[in-house]
Amino acid sequence: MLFPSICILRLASKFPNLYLVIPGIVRRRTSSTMVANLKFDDRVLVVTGAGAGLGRAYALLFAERGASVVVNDLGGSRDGAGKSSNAADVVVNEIKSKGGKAVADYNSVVDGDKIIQTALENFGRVDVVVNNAGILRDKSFARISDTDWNLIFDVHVKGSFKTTQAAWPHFKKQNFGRIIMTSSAAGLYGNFGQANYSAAKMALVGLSNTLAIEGAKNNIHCNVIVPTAASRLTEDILPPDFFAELKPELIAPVVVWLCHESCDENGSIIDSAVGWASKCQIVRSKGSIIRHSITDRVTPEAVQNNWRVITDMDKASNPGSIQEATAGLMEHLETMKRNADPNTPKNAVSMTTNINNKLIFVCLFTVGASVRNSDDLRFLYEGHEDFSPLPTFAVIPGMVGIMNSDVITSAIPGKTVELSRILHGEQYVELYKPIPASGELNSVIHVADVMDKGKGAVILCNVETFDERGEKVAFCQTSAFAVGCGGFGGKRTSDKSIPTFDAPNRQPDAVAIAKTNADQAAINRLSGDFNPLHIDPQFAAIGGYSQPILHGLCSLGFSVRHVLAQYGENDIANFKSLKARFSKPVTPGETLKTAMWREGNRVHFQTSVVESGNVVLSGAYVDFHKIVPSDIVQKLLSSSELQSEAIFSAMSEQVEANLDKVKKINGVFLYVITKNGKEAGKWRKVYKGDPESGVKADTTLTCDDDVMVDIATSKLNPQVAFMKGKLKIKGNIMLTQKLKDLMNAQSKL
Ligand SMILES: CCCCCCC[C@@H](O)CC(=O)SCCNC(=O)CCNC(=O)[C@H](O)C(C)(C)COP(=O)(O)OP(=O)(O)OC[C@H]1O[C@@H](n2cnc3c(N)ncnc32)[C@H](O)[C@@H]1OP(=O)(O)O
Repeated sequence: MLFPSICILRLASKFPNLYLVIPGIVRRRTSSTMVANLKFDDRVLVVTGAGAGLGRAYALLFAERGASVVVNDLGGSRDGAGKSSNAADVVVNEIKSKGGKAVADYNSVVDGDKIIQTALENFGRVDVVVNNAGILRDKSFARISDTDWNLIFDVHVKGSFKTTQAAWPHFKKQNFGRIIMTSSAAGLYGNFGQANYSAAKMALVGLSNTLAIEGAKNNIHCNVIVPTAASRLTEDILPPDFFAELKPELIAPVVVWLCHESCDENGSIIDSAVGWASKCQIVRSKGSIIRHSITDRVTPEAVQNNWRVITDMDKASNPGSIQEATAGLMEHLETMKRNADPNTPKNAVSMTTNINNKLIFVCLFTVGASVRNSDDLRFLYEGHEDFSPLPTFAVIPGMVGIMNSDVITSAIPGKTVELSRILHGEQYVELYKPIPASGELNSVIHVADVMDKGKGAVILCNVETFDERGEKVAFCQTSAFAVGCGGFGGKRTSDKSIPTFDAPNRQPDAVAIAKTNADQAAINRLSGDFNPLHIDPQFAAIGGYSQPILHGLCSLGFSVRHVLAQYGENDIANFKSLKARFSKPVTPGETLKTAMWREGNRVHFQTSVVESGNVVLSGAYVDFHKIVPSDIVQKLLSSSELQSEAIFSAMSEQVEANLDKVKKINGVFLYVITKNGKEAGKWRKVYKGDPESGVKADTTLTCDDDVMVDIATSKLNPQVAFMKGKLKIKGNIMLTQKLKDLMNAQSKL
């Protein structure tokens, strides 16, 4: 098998979302409190092996619900020997004595067509087949004879096949059929001394899986029951106390429900006993690719190296169909084809990072987050409702993986790149979902390309990071500039390199300034990048620096924090992606100035060192999903005093987007007051409704009044905080002078 992954059967109850509660079964009620609405009037049922145990319980319950029942039982012993009509007759009489309809059938299930014939001759149709007949011939594997094997397969597998196949054309013709196959825990999990029986019981699962698919278009459903019941097959196998509780009548209702016309379940395995039921599924681990490219062989060592990931069942899932099970293979092949590109060096490593508050705090402190800024609390206090790492945090797992492997040092064919020559060259980050604040992140790192820049070389590393559920959290492209490692005859450019974009040629729209700390690099090492370049003067000297330089990720973190605060409401959910080039080193203690230009949802930025004027981050940008705040403010500014429903509906969208949060625009908290100002700060006067209990998110409130927009005096203004609905203003919209002055001041920054 090319892409091994292990398959196991697992109780769906381990996966809460897959747990199946069978109505009326899990919660046992007395018949007096239950309405018996699952009827089988005019339905004809065949139950094989119905002379005792489970089969008898099925026959009795179906008959009670109105079905005409063929009670099949060969009347043999539990190992399949002998024959008698007695068992079936007893059950038929029992049904008839209660006013039900039943007929006995004494055929072997291997002659299943004769059993179906009995149904047709006596009742004129067949609607349900419950394949229940079974025998045991338990022996340890070495002692199983051909007869032991064949008899077991004849009764369980061939018998179910013959009986079901005889009913099949009738099911198709009438566009209705229900089939039950009987498996066993011994089949699903194995059991000592039951190799023949286990194999046959698992064969029935396979048979049911395919019948469910083939029958679906004709409303023919096939399900497997995995009963643990007291029967003559189990009486001397199970402990007596437990045996006494395993009443077949507690399982029969599950089978009855599965066979009812209103039950949609098809192709499922239902485990049931003692008044409990559960759905079982085949689950598969996420697996691991075990050859790098399509041109590589798979080696046993590669399998060994990846075994932990191959067998990691934490992210196991049920593929649901053969199409789903194989769909991923195409994706794996595509990855391998991409990796077969001769320009793609063959290097890939996996990295698991444990995320915890400590790591997040360290990373945030080192990019200048401070409790002095109340808005930064979300980054520094795990109890904050919006506690989250910064987007640049997504780079750390890949960075640590890169620094602790030979992925870069061996990336240039025929050369070993010294760590002292490696500089962080460029960084791209794209988030697919917010970075989790705790748990494991798994990153796959591979060298996407290498460029020869003459004096230096650029090594592109692509890093995909997944959360514990296997969902992709981030894609990062980290490029290393290997000083003095060029001139090996490689290409100069790469189509795999994610481009930088220069900032617009105009004054920046906003600027933020922050001084780094002399110990900034020393603290930043705690994030996991222990490159001596940032701490060891001698090591730094080898690289040609007069003193240790700051981590690239640290200066980038400062700037991204500034951009996020200025345009992204400090909310990581607004962030989409970023790119930056490290164009000159920063020395710890220097002051960083981040200049920002807004172009739609993109904010270009350029970072320079105030003391030297050096541009240290260039071609940089952050893409946001949506930048609402300053848009609205700009629109409000340009059209104040004018009737503008459109403007305000944009603003009310913002309210809606924020739902129950305080609305904050460009660092300013706004709220709406009525025109005359008398109701300042009182949303409740603006709309009709019940303000005290809040307004539901799906409520649209209409205000006929003119309104004035002002700066909220407190960010926890309760009147603003409980605003959850959408507000449509029909009147004039105006800005207070205070707000206008503030916005003018901001635009001049
Ligand atoms: C996989 C990733 C792993 C990363 C691990 C990182 C571990 C960390 O611990 C390390 C760090 O954090 S180091 C600190 C952060 N980085 C820096 O300080 C680097 C600053 N940049 C420089 O000094 C120069 O740009 C310098 C020295 C890089 C280049 O300057 P020059 O040699 O003067 O180059 P120049 O003549 O301007 O250009 C030559 C060609 O190279 C391209 N280029 C320039 N800077 C680049 C950069 N930063 N990244 C990528 N490519 C870059 C130029 O475009 C040019 O190519 P072309 O002629 O084809 O356009």
